[in-house]
Amino acid sequence: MRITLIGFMGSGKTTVAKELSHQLNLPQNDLDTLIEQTAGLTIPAYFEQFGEARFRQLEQSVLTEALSLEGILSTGGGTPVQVSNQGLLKNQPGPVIFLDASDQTIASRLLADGVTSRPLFQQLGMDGLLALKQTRQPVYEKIASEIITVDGKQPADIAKEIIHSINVNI
Ligand SMILES: Nc1ncnc2c1ncn2[C@@H]1O[C@H](COP(=O)(O)OP(=O)(O)OP(=O)(O)O)[C@@H](O)[C@H]1O
Ligand SMILES: O=C(O)C1=C[C@@H](O)[C@@H](O)[C@H](O)C1
Ligand SMILES: [Mg+2]
Repeated sequence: MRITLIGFMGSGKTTVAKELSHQLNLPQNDLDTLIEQTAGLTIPAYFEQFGEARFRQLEQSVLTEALSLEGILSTGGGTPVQVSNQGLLKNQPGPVIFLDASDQTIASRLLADGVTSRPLFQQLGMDGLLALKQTRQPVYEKIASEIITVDGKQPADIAKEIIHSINVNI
């Protein structure tokens, strides 16, 4: 089986995917990590060298391959924005879980992580990022088969809630 996690930067996709992988004993793949392995560059370095448009092309081709892998797939925050990716995500049989976080949760987590790992945070600043979050919200909601709010919850509890919501037997 495959469970795909979507949501804004800092909503906890990578963190919760690790928990789900542990609790379900399934492999975990992270799209950003797969992109970095394919490119041989970190995502900030890729943005710096090739720009966002090229990043989105690479993201789409790596997503296409990743959707044939079994297990838990954490996507990048912008993965569902391209219309072609929306089709890829919707036309695969597994559940697509939207991790929905408030602006306050995202802001405090991204500030704690720092700007260096997220090029769009570097480019847009916090106000710009939260404006981007607002424009993406309907896209995440449209693509999701389940919506899980994450504010104030521990990753292990979020993973349990996801497992319960999709009726997986463990
Ligand atoms: N439920 C949680 N409670 C507290 N902190 C969390 C939780 N989930 C994630 N975090 C922390 O928030 C930060 C962002 O988490 P993570 O990298 O998993 O987000 P992401 O959705 O994968 O972001 P991106 O789209 O940039 O890849 C990390 O520092 C992580 O440790
Ligand atoms: O929200 C976004 O557009 C991004 C999120 C990250 O996961 C990375 O995929 C990259 O930094 C772009
Ligand atoms: Mg991530």
